[in-house]
This record gives sequence, structure tokens and C-alpha cells, in this order.
Amino acid sequence: MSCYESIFRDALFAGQVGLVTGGGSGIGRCIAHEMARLGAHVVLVGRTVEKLERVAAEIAEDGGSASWWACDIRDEAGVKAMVAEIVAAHGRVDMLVNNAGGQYPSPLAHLSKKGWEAVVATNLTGGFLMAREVFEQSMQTFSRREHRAQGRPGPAIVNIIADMWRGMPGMAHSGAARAGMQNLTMTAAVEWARFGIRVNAVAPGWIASAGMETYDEPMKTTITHLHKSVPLKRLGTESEVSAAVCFLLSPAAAFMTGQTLSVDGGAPLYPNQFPIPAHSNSLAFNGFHRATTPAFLSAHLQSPEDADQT
Ligand SMILES: CCCCCCCCCCC/C=C/C(=O)SCCNC(=O)CCNC(=O)[C@H](O)C(C)(C)COP(=O)(O)OP(=O)(O)OC[C@H]1O[C@@H](n2cnc3c(N)ncnc32)[C@H](O)[C@@H]1OP(=O)(O)O
Ligand SMILES: NC(=O)C1=CN([C@@H]2O[C@H](COP(=O)(O)OP(=O)(O)OC[C@H]3O[C@@H](n4cnc5c(N)ncnc54)[C@H](OP(=O)(O)O)[C@@H]3O)[C@@H](O)[C@H]2O)C=CC1
Repeated sequence: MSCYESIFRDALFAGQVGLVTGGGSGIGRCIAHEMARLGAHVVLVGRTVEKLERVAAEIAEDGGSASWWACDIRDEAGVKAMVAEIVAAHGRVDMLVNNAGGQYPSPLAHLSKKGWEAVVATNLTGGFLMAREVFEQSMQTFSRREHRAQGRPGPAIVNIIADMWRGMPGMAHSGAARAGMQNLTMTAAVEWARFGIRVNAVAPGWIASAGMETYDEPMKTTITHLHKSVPLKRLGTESEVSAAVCFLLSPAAAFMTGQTLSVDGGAPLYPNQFPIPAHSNSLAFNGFHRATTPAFLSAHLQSPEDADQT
């Protein structure tokens, strides 16, 4: 048996029902495997039936429990119907992982309205629709008192966003949507706290996920260099993102809500790509005063475009 080797204890999610959007590939597939390994029944959500069937079969082979539902998370009626069917079939939803998403690289100025809307709908509106439906239909199914009587909190929600803390140059549509999702995470956390619902987010940095395969060759070449600008000098793994998600879903995070956990090797903390010497005290930071700029560096204080005009 090739069961997922989770860092968490066996049966952590025993008896729980979890929805993972984008569960048919990459990070979502990994999260689904880990949740199933920890005892949850996992419902995989995505648009491509073959991918969902394959992952559900993998989980079953490993002795876990999974089902799937083909749905575009941007389709409001489809999301409502899906959540209703899942609640009818399983009685409740205990965990929602809003992981489905994606984008394509493009300079901001070249983005079409249609492309912008496709990405914002995928990475913001879809997550909103999923969270709202799980909330609404959980509230209809169990009154607050019943939840309390069973000693069970409302569903825990984790939204997957991205490293967009300094904007997302080359992927403006996705950066804007993910920033929106981070803000939505905070609002939902406060509005739904009184129902015992916790809402948190995980912000992956550059992860060596199956999703990276979806990019074209020039983009893949760029991706092979990304590790150099990560302080930990490597890309992250799908399982490192999954561990953060499972932590936030678990009782270990029972007093956390509205938070975002970054899983990024420290990348946003050190965006400049100049090397740190082995002995850091040899690096003299005197500030960058123009008056003391060595002549050979003065050209680097203006943009190439400005330099061309002089
Ligand atoms: C130069 C950038 C440097 C950045 C540095 C590197 C950063 C590395 C990675 C950053 C971290 C993030 C990683 C990941 O997220 S991993 C991968 C996740 N998976 C995906 O991204 C999946 C692939 N993407 C998509 O499926 C699509 O982008 C999309 C989300 C839009 C899918 O939506 P939809 O199904 O609606 O898409 P459509 O094909 O119908 O397209 C709708 C319109 O969107 C425009 N579009 C879509 N794709 C492209 C494209 N490749 N290029 C240009 N325009 C695109 C277009 O207007 C579509 O309408 P039309 O088809 O009518 O033209
Ligand atoms: N890999 C990385 O470095 C990073 C990834 N992320 C984000 O993490 C998440 C997982 O990415 P990753 O595993 O790498 O990539 P994948 O492309 O493998 O995963 C995205 C999944 O979302 C599903 N999906 C996309 N659009 C929709 C939709 N409208 N409705 C339902 N399902 C949809 C896709 O399935 P289908 O097409 O069949 O519907 C796919 O299974 C994404 O949100 C991604 O943007 C964020 C930061 C970094």
C-alpha cells in the first residue's frame, strides 16, 4: 500500500467530509491525498472528469475514501447544486479547501478584459461562491445550537492564494484576485466566527507542482531559475503546502482565523538578487548615498530607458 506519509497523526480528520477544489491535479491532489490519509472523506472538485476519477481511484487504492464532482467554480448555479448534493449525500461539509485556480503570464498592458475576467472569476469569484454556499448550506443543515450540542465547530475553510505581497508583475490579474481573496479571508473570518467557522489562507510561493507543466517553454525556462531568488534556494513541494493546509484545518489551529500562512522559502522577504557573502559582517551596508556612488556603478542608478535618452 502506498499511503500518503503525513506528518500529522492518524485519524486526525476521521469522520469528516472535506471538499477540495482543483483536487484533480497538483497541490489540490496532494491535499486530497493527505486529508484522506488522515481519515476524511474527500470530495474532489474540478472541471475535468478524467483527472478527478484518477485521483479518486488513487485514494481508494490507498485505502482512503473519495468521491468527485465535476463543476466550474465560476458557475453559481452549478456550485449551489453541487454543495446541495454533497450535503444531501454526506450530511455536512466539515472542511473546504478553495484551491482551484490559475492564470497565464501577460504584461499588464496586454491583458484583454476577457482574460482579466477569466482569471479574476477563477481565483476570486469562484472561491467566494464556494465559501458562501458551504456557509449557507451548513447553516441550513445544522442550527448553531445543534453544532454546539455535537461539540463540533462549523466548517473550516482554507483559501489558497499566492505570493502577491509586492504585486505580481507579469500576472496582474492573478495578483489582484489573490489579494482580493486574502481580504475576503479576513472578512469571512470575522463575520462567520460566531458560527464556529474559521477561515484562513495559505500563500504558496514557487512550488514545483504539476501545475507548472501547464506553462509554455519560455515560461518553464524562467521557472527553472526561480529558486535562485528564494532564500532557502529551492522551490517548495506540493506536500509542504498540503501540510500548512492540514494544520489550518485541524484543531491545532482552533484559535486561528483570518490568517494567511506563507509557504514560500522566504522569497518575498528577499526580492533583491544580490548575493549575501558567507560572512555577513563583511557586507558593509552604508546606505546608498549618491554622493559616494563609485563611478562604475552610477549607470545603475537610472533605468536603461533614461540612460538611452542622455
Ligand atoms: C512573465 C511572468 C513572470 C512570472 C514569474 C514566474 C512565476 C511563476 C509562477 C507563479 C506562481 C503561480 C503558479 C501557478 O499558479 S501554477 C499553475 C496553475 N494552473 C494554471 O495556471 C492553469 C493554466 N491556466 C489557465 O487555465 C488559464 O490561465 C485560465 C485560468 C484563464 C483558464 O480560464 P478559462 O478556462 O476561462 O480560459 P480560456 O482558455 O477560456 O480563456 C479565457 C480568456 O483568457 C485569455 N487567456 C487565457 N489563456 C491565455 C493565454 N495563455 N495567453 C493569453 N490569453 C489567455 C483569453 O482572452 C481567453 O479568451 P479567448 O480564448 O477568447 O482569447
Ligand atoms: N504551483 C505554484 O507555484 C503556485 C500555485 N498557486 C495556486 O495553487 C493552486 C493549485 O495550483 P497547482 O496545483 O500548481 O496547479 P494545477 O493547475 O495543477 O491546479 C489547478 C486546479 O484547479 C482546477 N481548476 C482550474 N480552474 C477551475 C475552475 N474554474 N473550476 C474548477 N476547477 C478549476 C484545475 O482542474 P481543471 O482544469 O480540470 O478544472 C486544476 O486541477 C492554484 O490556485 C494555483 O494558482 C499559487 C501560488 C504558487
